Amino acid sequence: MAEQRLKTSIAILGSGDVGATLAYTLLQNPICSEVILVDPKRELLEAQVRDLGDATYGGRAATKIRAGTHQEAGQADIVVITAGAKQKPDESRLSLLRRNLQILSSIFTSMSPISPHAILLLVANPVDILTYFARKLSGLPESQVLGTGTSLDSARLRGILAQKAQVSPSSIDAYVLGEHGESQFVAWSNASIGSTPLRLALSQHLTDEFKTDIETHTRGAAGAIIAAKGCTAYGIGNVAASICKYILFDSRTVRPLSFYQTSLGCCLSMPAVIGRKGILRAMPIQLDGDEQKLLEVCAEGLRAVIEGAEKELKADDELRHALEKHA
Ligand SMILES: NC(=O)c1ccc[n+]([C@@H]2O[C@H](COP(=O)([O-])OP(=O)(O)OC[C@H]3O[C@@H](n4cnc5c(N)ncnc54)[C@H](O)[C@@H]3O)[C@@H](O)[C@H]2O)c1
Repeated sequence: MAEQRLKTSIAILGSGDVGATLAYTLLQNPICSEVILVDPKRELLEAQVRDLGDATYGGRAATKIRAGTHQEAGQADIVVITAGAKQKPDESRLSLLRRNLQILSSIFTSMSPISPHAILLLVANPVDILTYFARKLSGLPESQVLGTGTSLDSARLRGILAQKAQVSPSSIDAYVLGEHGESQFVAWSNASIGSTPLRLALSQHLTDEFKTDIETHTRGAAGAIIAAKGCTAYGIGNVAASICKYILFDSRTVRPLSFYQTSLGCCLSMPAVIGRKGILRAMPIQLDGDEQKLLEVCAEGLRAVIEGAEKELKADDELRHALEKHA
């Protein structure tokens, strides 16, 4: 029993490109006793576990990897959801969303009863919408359900600004906020290098054209990588592993994460303090007038998708019941 309490585990649902890369990152930078991979594709799952296991025999492996069931995953300290269907050619976003919601709903049914202490980290797309529905389907407190949101986009932003300013990315404080998708925006008014506002630190460069170029890059980076290699995995693997560390180490780090915004009626990314109990609190941010408008437009778009999905779900008895269970 004592040993049981000392164990820390991270369950990863989905052993595809993102799930396996996250598992590899967690094995290379150990923060928990065990990583449990879950996937209905048994052959793929076993192969991933064996391949990942081979990376742990070098002598410094503190973390074990194994295949598990949804039921076991539901008892983990952190449950990371990378499980999702890929978009078919010509498939609408709503139809993809419906398929991913069916997967999400079946995951919660299979994990039930989920540990009341579990922290859910959504990675699968559309991450803000799935985070919204995971809140409802899991029955967990709002603070324990979060999505990676724009943390990857923000990491890309830090990388570009660091190159431009010739400083370490860790000295850049700049966030992409809103949707992990088309309507995201950069909170330029709050960006700084060290304690110097970006408008002073990069005064020569900070033209509208420069900002638009950067926004286009952070918004489109994933599409370009997917077009060339079929997925993005390393960046998100690293970002998700860092978020797991902030949670397990109760580090109270501030990051832009997707979580429920009461005043906006949807999940989207805003700065939050993250620790052992998930989202500990929102970190207030003062946006300028234009950014505030962009945030509202972004929330409006997400609410419209949620409303569309909710209408569709009413026609699907199983999903409707799953959603009503914790209403
Ligand atoms: N949020 C981000 O910044 C970000 C970045 C990259 C990718 N993603 C998203 O992550 C998701 C995964 O991407 P990928 O490239 O790994 O896809 P993938 O198709 O390689 O892997 C998905 C895996 O999920 C599995 N799965 C399906 N149903 C399941 C269930 N009920 N339980 C457990 N596993 C199940 C599938 O069998 C598959 O192996 C996608 O939705 C992708 O868009 C998000």
